[in-house]
Amino acid sequence: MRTGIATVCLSGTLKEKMQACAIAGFDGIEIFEQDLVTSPLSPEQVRGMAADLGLDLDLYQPFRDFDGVTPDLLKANLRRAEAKFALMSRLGMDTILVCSNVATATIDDDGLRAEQLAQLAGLAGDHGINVAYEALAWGKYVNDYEHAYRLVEMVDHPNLGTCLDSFHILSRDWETSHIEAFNPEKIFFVQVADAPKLSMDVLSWSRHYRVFPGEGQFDLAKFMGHVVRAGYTGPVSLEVFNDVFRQSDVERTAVDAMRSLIWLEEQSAQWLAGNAPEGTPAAGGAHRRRYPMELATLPKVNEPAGFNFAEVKADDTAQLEKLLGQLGFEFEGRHRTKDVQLWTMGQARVIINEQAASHTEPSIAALGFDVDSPVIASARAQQLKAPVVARKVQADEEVFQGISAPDSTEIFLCQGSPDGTAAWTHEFGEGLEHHGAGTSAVIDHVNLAQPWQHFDEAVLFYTSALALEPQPFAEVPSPSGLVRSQVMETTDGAVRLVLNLAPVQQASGHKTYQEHIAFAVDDLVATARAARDRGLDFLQIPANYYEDLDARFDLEPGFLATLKELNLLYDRDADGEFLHFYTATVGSVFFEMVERRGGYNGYGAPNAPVRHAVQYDSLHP
Ligand SMILES: O=C(O)c1ccc(O)c(O)c1
Ligand SMILES: [Mg+2]
Repeated sequence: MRTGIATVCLSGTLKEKMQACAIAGFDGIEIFEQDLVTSPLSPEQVRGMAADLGLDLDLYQPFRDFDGVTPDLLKANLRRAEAKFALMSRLGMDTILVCSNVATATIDDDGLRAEQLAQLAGLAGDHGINVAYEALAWGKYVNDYEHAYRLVEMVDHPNLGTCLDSFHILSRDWETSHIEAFNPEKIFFVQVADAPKLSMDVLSWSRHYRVFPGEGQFDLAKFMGHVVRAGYTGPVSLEVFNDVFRQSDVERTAVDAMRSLIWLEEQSAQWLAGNAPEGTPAAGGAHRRRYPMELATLPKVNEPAGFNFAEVKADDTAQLEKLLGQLGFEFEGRHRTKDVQLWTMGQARVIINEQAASHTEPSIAALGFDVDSPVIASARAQQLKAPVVARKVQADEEVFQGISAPDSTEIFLCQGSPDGTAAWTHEFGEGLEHHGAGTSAVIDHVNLAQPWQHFDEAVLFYTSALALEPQPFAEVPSPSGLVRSQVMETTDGAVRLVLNLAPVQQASGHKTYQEHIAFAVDDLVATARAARDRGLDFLQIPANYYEDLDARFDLEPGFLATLKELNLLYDRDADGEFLHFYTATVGSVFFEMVERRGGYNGYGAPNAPVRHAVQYDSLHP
């Protein structure tokens, strides 16, 4: 698959954008007119720079408001077009995108539109230029990709084809399978963008909220499957208008973008393998159909089977040790060669990393995931451009395959074992007696605060590299703003990761972002009692909360009193019940203990605003 990206996706100048695209490995780019008009580079210099960088200049765009106009306007539009064709020949470019008219069209007549597009195609042909006509979702008369294609067929000129843009098609819920019937010679260009499903006017949605494939909710693998089956072989180019990407680090965004196409390519191949057209042999087997567009695949990974460990770091680890001890964790000793401690409760393993550097506030440093094959999972992550984490290992120590997540959390791909134990624990506590069993507990979920500019990137990272499934995001009200919260989980719920977009730092200088590790136990009330007896500093829940709880759930008075006495939170749905409590925060970390009853599968979402408010209060006494 030939990869492309529109310069409008990125921050910076045209030169910076082009360099970042080359570093990320794109085959070609779409030049957005604005980027050229505002550039000090001459068209010839842009052409030379693209050649040096190994970038094809695939598409010049946009050319607006051409069709369906009065004769006077048509004349002016043709003149405008000719100037652009001349410019394109200086750039060495041969394809221009013409969007359906949103502003100046006054005549709704396909015959007239076809006639005007035929004149444009003729003029383009004289200059050796191809016109790719795209239906914008908010086009005045043409806003449906099949309508645009019908016009292309009516005109039937070798220099006129269509541009398919997944956003304009999927935002309107148009059926995508009809693409398969298109003549591939008439598909001049394909643009891909994902988006969260929002209910708002489609223009604003398109101009501000597009995201890279895998970061939204569109079924792009299916869209691409139909494009591939149509026989299209040209570039698949990202065109993502997004307020965050346009102000983020350009090289980093370009890598995120490239990752999305590598992933989409694999997903498209999988969609094709799983959706053989009727009357053809089942796909995947020896008769796998070949299409003109070659789709590369990736090393395959299944969902992780569970968390292997979580690692917190601090220069002063005393508070972390105290919290874990009070929660009922056992100290299993120090590592033979490294400055790290192991604490366990059942199969929940927490490593405390004693940082040599001072002023390291306690924070979550790393997460280990149980995978079928660490080597294969690592190969996949690296092909998806995840940075590798170097970890010192000595002889006889387990070698961990590590990658760095967008927020710099280190992700380790560990060899899972059927009984949930981890071989590396023997590297800890030499000479110490291991207590083993005790309470049964596992890591239930981990909640990571994401910097605002890396949130979407993180969703794609965990989706593509770790095979976690993003759930629709929620917004949690907190005193410092709305916290966007996105659950990423495995189908069996064995791994649950919650990404929180922390509100922008307050001027007060207080660290507002907090993240946590949650452990699931069998008997939360007993765990809370024991923790209280050891002197644990619980997050204090306001009395108002318990009144509201009673109003909503009509709880048995003795049970309600227990919840209140122990600062426990409660939730219930059709599947079961959820009990949980939080510790006070040290640095940016706190812990949560949960008990899931029945098939409860959530996270106590109605309680999240209470937690945020109490934590805010404790930071703003
Ligand atoms: O928002 C727009 O105007 C616009 C312009 C060009 C495109 O290719 C597109 O998809 C949208
Ligand atoms: Mg487009």
